[in-house]
Amino acid sequence: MTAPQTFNIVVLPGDGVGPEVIAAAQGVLNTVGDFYGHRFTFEEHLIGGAAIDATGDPLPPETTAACLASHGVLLGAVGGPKWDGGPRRPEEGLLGIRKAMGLFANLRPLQVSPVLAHRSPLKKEIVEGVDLIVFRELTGGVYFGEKTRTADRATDLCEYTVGEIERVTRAAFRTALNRRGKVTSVDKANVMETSRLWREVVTRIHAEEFPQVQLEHALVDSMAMHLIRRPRDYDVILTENMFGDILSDEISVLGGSIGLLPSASLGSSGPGLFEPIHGSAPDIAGQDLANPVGAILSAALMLRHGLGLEDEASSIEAAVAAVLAAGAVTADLGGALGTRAAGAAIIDAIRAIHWAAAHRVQMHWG
Ligand SMILES: NC(=O)c1ccc[n+]([C@@H]2O[C@H](COP(=O)([O-])OP(=O)(O)OC[C@H]3O[C@@H](n4cnc5c(N)ncnc54)[C@H](O)[C@@H]3O)[C@@H](O)[C@H]2O)c1
Ligand SMILES: CC(C)[C@H](C(=O)O)[C@@H](O)C(=O)O
Ligand SMILES: [Mg+2]
Repeated sequence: MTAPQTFNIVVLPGDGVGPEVIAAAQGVLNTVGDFYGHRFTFEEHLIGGAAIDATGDPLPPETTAACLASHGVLLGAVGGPKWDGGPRRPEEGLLGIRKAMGLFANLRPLQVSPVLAHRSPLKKEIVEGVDLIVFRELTGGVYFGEKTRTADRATDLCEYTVGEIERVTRAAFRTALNRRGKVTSVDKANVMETSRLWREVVTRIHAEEFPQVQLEHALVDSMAMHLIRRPRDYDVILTENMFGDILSDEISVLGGSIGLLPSASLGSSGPGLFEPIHGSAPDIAGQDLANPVGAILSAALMLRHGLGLEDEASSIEAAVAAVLAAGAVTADLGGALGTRAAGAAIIDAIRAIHWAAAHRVQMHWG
């Protein structure tokens, strides 16, 4: 257990369901802090549509400065129809903060327990036991290439440098060494020049630095199919920015809901940014319907990858697993709980797990 510390966390609730799920994650962090003696101070800043409304800028300079000076950043979501067609887009704020913080590796893990397999729209025997992690390159590719627009023509440049590919590739291989030792690199090398460079670099880094890891290459179109047909075959999935965005939403279906998936965005130094993979969900925003688990598990990833608090992170994950097993879930998973009640159930589970540990009692859930 780590000695008690104080951590300055920047929270960027953003838009739509963002503030709802971030409130739940803050409640969980406060509870974990109480048990382990840590203090989390939360400094709230504007991003996305909320920032456009208040300042005209989706990423005000104060937000960037606060994030860079923090121990970690917890983000809800940005975007929504309110800002469609406007002069500034909320998503610019998200892309801007990722770039400004140098967050080139976006980790999106998914484990499908028997309980989640039961709730998945896919067959239980296909998804039960899935344990994979997507390494999505986050600050390059078509997202950040030059864009042009005339009345009858638009372009988005897709660009990657060797250095950009190397750093995320190394991060993925290092993670594979501590898992099942397999990396699947996903590209579109039959069509795209950036993908051919991607494949060459990944192949070289593998041969020179990580020959003990099993490497396979896959084309993104058939990979989208394999992920639904035989997802248990995959361990670490390494891919570029846009393919990773699309495949990770697809993968979320294996576990039953996009509301479950967390992510960690990391650079080579400095604080990380932690956010659920889902968006602002305008269709359910403001109704206490959003699943807070993705945001709460993102807080756990912040404790593990950002603050070095492994026991504390594991205690959140154990509580989430217990609550899912007990069926205390939101409507997206077929349950009756609202966002606040689902967050409160996870807080209760953390308390129960600590009480049981203190009294050496075995807990039985479900
Ligand atoms: N990281 C981010 O901030 C982020 C990510 C994705 C999309 N967006 C933005 O969000 C807006 C809406 O995008 P979208 O509708 O394509 O994707 P979305 O992820 O917001 O929603 C897709 C579907 O999943 C559901 N959903 C999402 N999160 C949920 C949760 N926590 N619990 C239960 N159900 C949930 C929604 O209700 C919706 O039906 C867009 O403006 C988009 O740019 C932001
Ligand atoms: C909102 C959008 C810019 C963002 C992305 O494409 O990276 C989102 O879809 C995500 O997955 O975080
Ligand atoms: Mg996305």
